[in-house]
Order: sequence, then structure tokens, then C-alpha cells
Amino acid sequence: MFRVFSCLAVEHDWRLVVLAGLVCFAASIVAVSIFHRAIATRARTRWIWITIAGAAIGYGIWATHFVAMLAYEPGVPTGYGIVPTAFSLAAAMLLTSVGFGVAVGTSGRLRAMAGGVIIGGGIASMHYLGMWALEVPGRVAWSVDLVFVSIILGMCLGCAALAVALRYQGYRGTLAAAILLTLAIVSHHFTAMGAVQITPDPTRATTDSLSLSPTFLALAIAGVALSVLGMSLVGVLADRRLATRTARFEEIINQLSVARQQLEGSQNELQDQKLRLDTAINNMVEALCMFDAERRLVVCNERYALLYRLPPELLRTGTPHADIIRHRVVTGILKSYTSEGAAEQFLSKLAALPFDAVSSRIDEFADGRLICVTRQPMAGGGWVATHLDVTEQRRSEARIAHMAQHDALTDLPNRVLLRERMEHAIAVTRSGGVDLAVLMLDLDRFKEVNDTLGHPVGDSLLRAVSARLRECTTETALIARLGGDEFAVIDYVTNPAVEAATLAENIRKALCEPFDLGDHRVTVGTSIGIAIAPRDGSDSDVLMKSADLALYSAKSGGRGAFRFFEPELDQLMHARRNLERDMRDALAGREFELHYQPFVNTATGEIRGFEALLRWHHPRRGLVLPGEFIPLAEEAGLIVPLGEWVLRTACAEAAKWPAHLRIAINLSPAQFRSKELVPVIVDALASSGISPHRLELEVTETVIMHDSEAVFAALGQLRELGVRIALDDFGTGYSSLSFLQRFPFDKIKVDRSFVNELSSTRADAHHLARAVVRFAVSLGKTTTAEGVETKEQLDVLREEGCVETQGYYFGRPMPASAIAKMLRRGDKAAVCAA
Ligand SMILES: Nc1nc2c(ncn2[C@@H]2O[C@@H]3COP(=O)(O)O[C@H]4[C@@H](O)[C@H](n5cnc6c(=O)[nH]c(N)nc65)O[C@@H]4COP(=O)(O)O[C@H]3[C@H]2O)c(=O)[nH]1
Repeated sequence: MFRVFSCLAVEHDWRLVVLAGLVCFAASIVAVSIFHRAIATRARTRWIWITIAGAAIGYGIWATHFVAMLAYEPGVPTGYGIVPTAFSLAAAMLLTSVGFGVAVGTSGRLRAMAGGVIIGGGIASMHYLGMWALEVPGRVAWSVDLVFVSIILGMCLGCAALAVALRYQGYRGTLAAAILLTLAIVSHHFTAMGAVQITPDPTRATTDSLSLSPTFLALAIAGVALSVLGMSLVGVLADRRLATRTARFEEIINQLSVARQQLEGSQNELQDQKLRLDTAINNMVEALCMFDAERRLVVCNERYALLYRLPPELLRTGTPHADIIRHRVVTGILKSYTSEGAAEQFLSKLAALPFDAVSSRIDEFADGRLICVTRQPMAGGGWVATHLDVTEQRRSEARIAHMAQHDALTDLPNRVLLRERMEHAIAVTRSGGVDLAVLMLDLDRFKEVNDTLGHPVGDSLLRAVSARLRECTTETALIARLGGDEFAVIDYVTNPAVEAATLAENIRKALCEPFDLGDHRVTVGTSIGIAIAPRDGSDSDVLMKSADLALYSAKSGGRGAFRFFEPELDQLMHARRNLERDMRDALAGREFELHYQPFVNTATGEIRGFEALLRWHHPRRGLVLPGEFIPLAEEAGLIVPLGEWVLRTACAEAAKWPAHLRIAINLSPAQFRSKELVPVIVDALASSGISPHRLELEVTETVIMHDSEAVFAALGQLRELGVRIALDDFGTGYSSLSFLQRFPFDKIKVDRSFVNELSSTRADAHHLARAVVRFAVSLGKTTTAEGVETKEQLDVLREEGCVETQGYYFGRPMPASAIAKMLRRGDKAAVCAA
């Protein structure tokens, strides 16, 4: 280091050293600035800048070296060989360009180091080639270690300069990097100069012809270097400013481009939205149109155009609303607007609609379609309207409403509609001058038809009944089916007693006529109850209840009749309900008793057995006969426990009688519906201990009508046990013969109404009764005649061959105790009577 210091202090002119330093710094500033430009650019431009930076610093190193060499005073005259000098310049430019190129063109942490090493190599190459060009009359000796140090210094500081230049590209970074680069060059030069020792040797003369004057060379170089570098710096700064402006411009261009893309995006979005809107509008179920405040078309969908068959010229934006309406009318699309001037009429109807509120209307088309038009005002005037085809919807609504108010089988109004119409009709009667007749009717024997011939025939019968009811009533009458075989007819009457009775009689007669239903001819009848408004009630429920009571009364007074409501009926119903309640208590309170009526051998008068007949000792009403309470017990479902009690009691009583006497017990239809009937009978026989053949079960045809298969099965089981089955009330039934063929009854009991007729003075009645008895006998079964009261009747029955007889003539129904007494006495009841 001392050598270097002494070299600098002793062998150099300080002024020129400073000039060399300035040249070096200027070159460094220019080179670093150009290097930064290279970093900021790409591709070819970058390599051009790199080359220029290399050229600038190479030239700067070279100029520095020669200016510094001017400051060097080795004590001998010096000169420079042109060729090595040119080489030194070329080497400096080339290697520094490569160094910059490596630093900027590669990536990674070591790129600054690699570039700096190459630049250091460029500095050293320049220096030592320049020294090689030095021509002095003396011997040049080198200090190797300083040579080495100079190279290392150049390289290390070169690395530092590049590291700073790469990292910091502002003015400060440029300055710092330039200082470091200057230090790299200067420190290398002066250390290298310290390594040189020139010993004068006059024998070594310089070749003047190829040498340049060092002073001239130094000054020329410094001048050219400074001016070139100055221009380069100006160029670089200008380029840098231009680059900044370009960058700004590019930024603006970029922003504009982004804005343009956004705009294009928005336009595309708008386009997409329009497409979506069009698709949505054209795929709506409703037809849609939009009119502006001037009533001109803004937009409409395809369905709207199709619905009103609009030609393309009417679909243009701006088409007046009135033109479209006129088109609708002219083409006859609208139902009620076909006459002349109809378009204006329709337009004025539309004009009357509120424009500031939602409105809805139904337009009826000539082809029957119903279009619901809903108009909604828009902000700023105009409206948007939807046109929806509601034909199907309305039809199904109407169908549903019809179904809700009509009976599906007969299409007659049902109870709901009847009640509604009745309320309206009752309101009419309030204004006076007219009354309302309410007729409730049900079919006699409908259940039998339904059960024997099947439900399809039953349904046909109900439809046929509806048709006949329509035929025999006036247009003002309303006929309703309330369910099952229940119907109601209401009509206005001015003279209820006459008109309502006539209406009822017409209905009764019409329904008495036989019905031909496919292969079947069916005869039913009807019972009718009549109530009159406002006399019998001013409310539909009250009137229907009154008519119902009258119907009940008609049925219990013998079917096939009509009856007007009377206030007493209400009391009767009340009494009936009380009786039903009492009967429930009676079963538990042992108020029932069995009486027994003998039936005898007609020929001998011997008692063959007794029929058990139920009696009710009512705590307040006294003795109540079965004709009054049995139907009630059947309706209330009490007949099953009551019937079981009868069976068990009668069998137990019969067990006390001589073994040849039979016990006859009546069975109701409701008992056959109970699955317990057969087990109960078996149990009654077992617990009483009587033989099954002593038990006779009396059934009417009505019993067999209900669920005939099940009834026949039960009767068959009982008959197999040995129980005898008797057909009661023979002659009064619906189709006796067919039943007689279907089941092998053991006994036939001729109804007492025929026996009664045997003593009739009317010859035809007498003959008919006799014919019935004869027919029963001819069937070959045990024939029993009921209700024999006179000897005359008995004689006829004997004549006709009737096997058994029963009636007051032989004995009334008696309590069990009386029978026991009678049997103890060994009475022959009939014999007594005979
Ligand atoms: N005018 C007149 N009547 C006579 C004469 N001989 C008998 N009678 C009455 O005729 C009815 C005969 O019984 P039914 O035809 O089986 O008719 C019975 C039967 O169908 C039913 N019944 C009676 N007891 C029972 C029972 O325990 N169970 C069921 N299911 N029904 C019963 O009640 C009906 C009426 O029974 P009753 O009032 O006891 O009336 C009895 C009896 O008192 C006569 O010479 N002249």
C-alpha cells in the first residue's frame, strides 16, 4: 500500500489525477444510467443499451487510464503503441459490455457478482494492455502482489457497483453505483500503477514513428471522453424522461384499454341481458305488451303477437295501442265486439279503466277462450299488460264448483246447493205472496233392490228416479239428492195444501210405476214428508228437519204415502228419543218380559209349542208392545243385546216345558248382521239344555234381503244343527217365491192380515186370502196361520189343510208363569177354545 501511496504522491500530477477521476466518474454515471435504461427495456433494445453502456464505461476506463497516465511522471519520456492501445480500448468495451449483459440478462443472486467480476476483468484487461502499449526508454518491473490486489479491487468494487445499480434504479442508486464503479476503476488503476517500477535504460529507445505524444493523447482523450460522455448522458436522461413519459403514456393506454375492455364487457353484459330478457319474455306463459305514456307500443312478446294474430307492421315499436285494438275487433277475435263501431266501443271501455292502478278483466274470445288481462301502470306513464289464457283454469274451477254442489251420480244439486237455494227461496217468501214447499222423500224398498240386484242396478234406479222427478216437476222446482235414496224437492206454492199435495201425489205416482233397468224390471215406491215455509219454519235447517219428521211419520204410517208436517210430530220425535233412552235403561233394569202365545195342531187342537213375544213394562208408561219399540231398538242398535236376552230367556223357559213343545223366537235383520248370532244361539241351547229341533227361529223376508249370502250361510249352519227355520209374515213380502226356492224353510207362517180376510164379507178378499193359504200349503211345508180369532177362520184353515194355527182364538200371549200353570193343568188350549 505504501508503494501505491508513494506512487500516487510522488509520481503523479494531482491535477491530472483529479481530471482522470472526473472523466472516470462521468463515464460511470453515464454507464450506470444507460445500464438502468437497459434494465427498463426488453429484447433488442436492451442489448443495444447494454452495448452502449459497455462502450461508455469501456471508453471511460480507457480515457481515465490515459489521463491518469498523463499525470504519471516516471522520470523518463513515454509513448504508446497504437495497436496495443486500440486493443486495450476494444477489450475494455467488450468485457464491460459482457459484464453488464450478464448482470442484467441472468437471474439469481450471483448475477451482480458475475457481472462485477467480468467488469473487473475488463478494467484490468484495459489497464494492462494499455501498460503493454507504454513505450519508455527503460526497464519495466512489476510487483505481482499489487497486480493481484489491483485486479481483486477492480472486481470487488465492480461487483458492489452492479449490486447497487441492480437494486436501486433511482438517482441516488445511480450516483452510488457510479461512485462504486469509479472507485473500482480508479483504485485498480492506481494500485496497478503502484505495481510498476520503471528503471531508465537509454539503450531502449522508443519508436517515435508509431508513438503518440502522451500529452496530446491524454488531453484529446479527456476532451473527447467528456464530450461523448456528456452527450451520452444527455441522451440517456432524455431517453429516461421519454421512457417515463412513454411509461405514463403506456399506463394511460393501459387504463384506456382496461376501460375499453370494461366498456366492452358492459356492452356484452347488456347484450346478454337483452338476450336473456328476450328469451324470458318470449318464453312466458302469458302474452305480454308494454305501452308508453303516449299509448304506443314499446315491446311485446311472440305470444302476444300470436294471441291477437298481429301482422309484423303492428309489432313495430311505436304502434298506437288503438291500432292494435282495432285489429282485434276487425279480425273478429273478441266475442261481444263484432258490430260496427265495436272497436271504438271497446276502446272507450278500456279508456274507462284506471290507469294509475292495477286492473284486471276477462276478455271472451269468439272461439270461446277466456283471456285474463292484467294491466299494471309504469312509472312515468304507460303500462305493462299480461294476457293469460284462463279458459282451462276457469273451466276446471267451474267443474270443481259444480262438483262441490252437485251429486256425481245423478248430477242433481246436493245438500249444499239445496241449502243455498232454500235460503234464497225463504228470503223470497218473506216478501209475501208465495210460500215454499219442501218435500223430502226416500224410496221404499231401495235397499232390497240394491242388495238383491247389485249396486250398478241400484245406481241405474237412482238415475231413473232423478229423471222421473225432473219430468213430474215444474221448471221452478229444485230437485236435490241428499244421499242414498233420499231426495228433496222444493218449489214455490201459493196454495200449499193443494199445490204441495198435488206435487207430492204426482211424484208418488211417478215413482210407483215400474222401472225397466236393463234386464230387470223393478218396482219401488216412495214416502214423502212435506214442510211449508214460512208456516213450518223460516230457516233451511228447521224446514228440512220438519219435512224429515213428516217423512218419518209417512213411513211409519205405512209406506207409499205423503204427509204434511204437524207440530205434534215434533213432540212425537221428542217422545221417541226419550223412549230410546228409556230402553237402554230398561235392558239393565229388567223391565223386559217374555209372553208366550201357543200355536196348536189345527186338526187336533194340541199345543205344539209357544211363540215368545217381548213385552216392556215401562215404569211410567206401563206395558209397551213390541210394534212400538222393536223398530226403535233396531234403529238404535239395541236389538242385538235385547235379542240375545230373548234367546237365552226363551230357551231357559222352554227347558221347563214338556220335551215335545217347541219354542218359536223372532229374529230381526240387525241380529243377522252380528257375527255373534250363531254362537249365541248355540250357547243358549247348550246352557238351557233343550234340543235344537225344539227351537224355531222366525225370520221375515226382510231379514233375508239384507246381505242374503251371509244370512243364508248363518241359517244353513243353524239348520244343520237341527234348529227349525220359519218364514214369518208370508204373503206380505216382496218376492216370496224366489226366497222359498232359495232356502228350505221348515215352516211358513201365513200373515194374519190374510187370516183376517178369511172372515171378510167381500168375496174377492176372501178368495185372495184363501188362495194365499192354499198356495202356502201347496209348498209342502208346515203351514201355520197367524191371528186366528174365530171358529169360522179356523174351519176354513182346516179345510185348506193348514197344519198349525195361532191366534187369540186359542190363547193370547201370556206370561211364563201362566204358561207353567196351564201346562201343569195339562190344558189343551185349542181344545178349550174348540
Ligand atoms: N190382532 C191379533 N193379533 C194377534 C193374534 N194372535 C197373535 N197376535 C199378535 O200378532 C203378533 C205375532 O207376532 P209376529 O207376527 O211375530 O210379530 C211380532 C214380531 O214381529 C215382533 N216381536 C215380538 N217379540 C219379538 C222379539 O222378541 N224379537 C223380535 N225381533 N221381534 C219381536 O213384534 C211383532 C208384534 O208382536 P206382538 O205385538 O206381540 O203381536 C203378536 C201377537 O200378539 C190375533 O188373533 N189377533
